[in-house]
Amino acid sequence: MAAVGKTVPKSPKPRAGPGSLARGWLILYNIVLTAGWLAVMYVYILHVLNNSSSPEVYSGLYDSVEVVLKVFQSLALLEIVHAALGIVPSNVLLTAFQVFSRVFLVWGVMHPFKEAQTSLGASLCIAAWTITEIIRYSFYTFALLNMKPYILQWCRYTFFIVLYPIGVTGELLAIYSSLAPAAEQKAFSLEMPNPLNVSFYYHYFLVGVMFTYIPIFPQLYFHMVRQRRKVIGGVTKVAKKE
Ligand SMILES: CCCCCCCCCCCCC[C@@H](O)CC(=O)SCCNC(=O)CCNC(=O)[C@H](O)C(C)(C)COP(=O)(O)OP(=O)(O)OC[C@H]1O[C@@H](n2cnc3c(N)ncnc32)[C@H](O)[C@@H]1OP(=O)(O)O
Repeated sequence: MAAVGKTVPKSPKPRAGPGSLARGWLILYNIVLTAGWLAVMYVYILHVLNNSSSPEVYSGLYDSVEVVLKVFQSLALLEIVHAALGIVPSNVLLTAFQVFSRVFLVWGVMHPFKEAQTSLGASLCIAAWTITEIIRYSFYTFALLNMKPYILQWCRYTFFIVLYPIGVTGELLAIYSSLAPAAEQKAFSLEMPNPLNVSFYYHYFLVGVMFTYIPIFPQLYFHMVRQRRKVIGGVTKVAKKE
């Protein structure tokens, strides 16, 4: 019996998993997304192999992956819905930043501007996203089936250390490549005079988006560092396991 006045240490409450309908949906969603990103990787590798002799092998890469990339990156919007509905315990705000930044890159930067499509930045971030997502969605699928292959778990919580900086560099380079064409074409811009009496310049908006990476990216990165510590331990613990 617990002594009066003494605090009994509480054991952490086990988190309830998704219900069976949600679990079935998530398994389907993760399998489809894993397959989709594997398709992006297949097309990416094929493009590189077929153009390896060209000095600008990356410049036609977007054209090759465009359709599959658009479909499967857009489907990631459902992750925000999953988190908001509470069927996965992900942080809604971080997930929204993560997903919106990429969907914006695909639809608001690469889709309208050829210069972004043919930039080195596009091929860098597409490569980083592809590797990350194949590992992430396949890891989630296994986890839902009550299996957590250590190698996948390790990759999920380790590769981000290099893939995040590569992805962010690629994204910022791609946005940077779109600034000049956006300004020249006055794309999606609104000039005065107009009935609303407001002006909007898309290239300035793009510069603003680039600046948002300064406060937001470290939050995502260090969130993953904390997750890594929680799930597979720090550097020493990992070294012992190996
Ligand atoms: C016009 C608007 C523009 C706005 C622009 C704003 C710009 C801001 C800058 C943003 C920079 C982003 C750069 C980025 O795009 C570059 C790259 O991504 S490069 C590639 C490297 N990237 C990564 O490695 C991504 C790493 N991050 C994540 O993976 C996380 O998902 C994160 C988004 C950080 C959210 O983490 P959180 O811990 O909250 O969630 P988890 O994903 O770890 O999941 C938590 C638990 O939920 C379970 N879960 C989640 N999803 C599923 C699912 N689909 N199916 C099943 N289960 C799921 C998961 O298993 C966890 O459960 P448990 O804790 O029990 O293990």
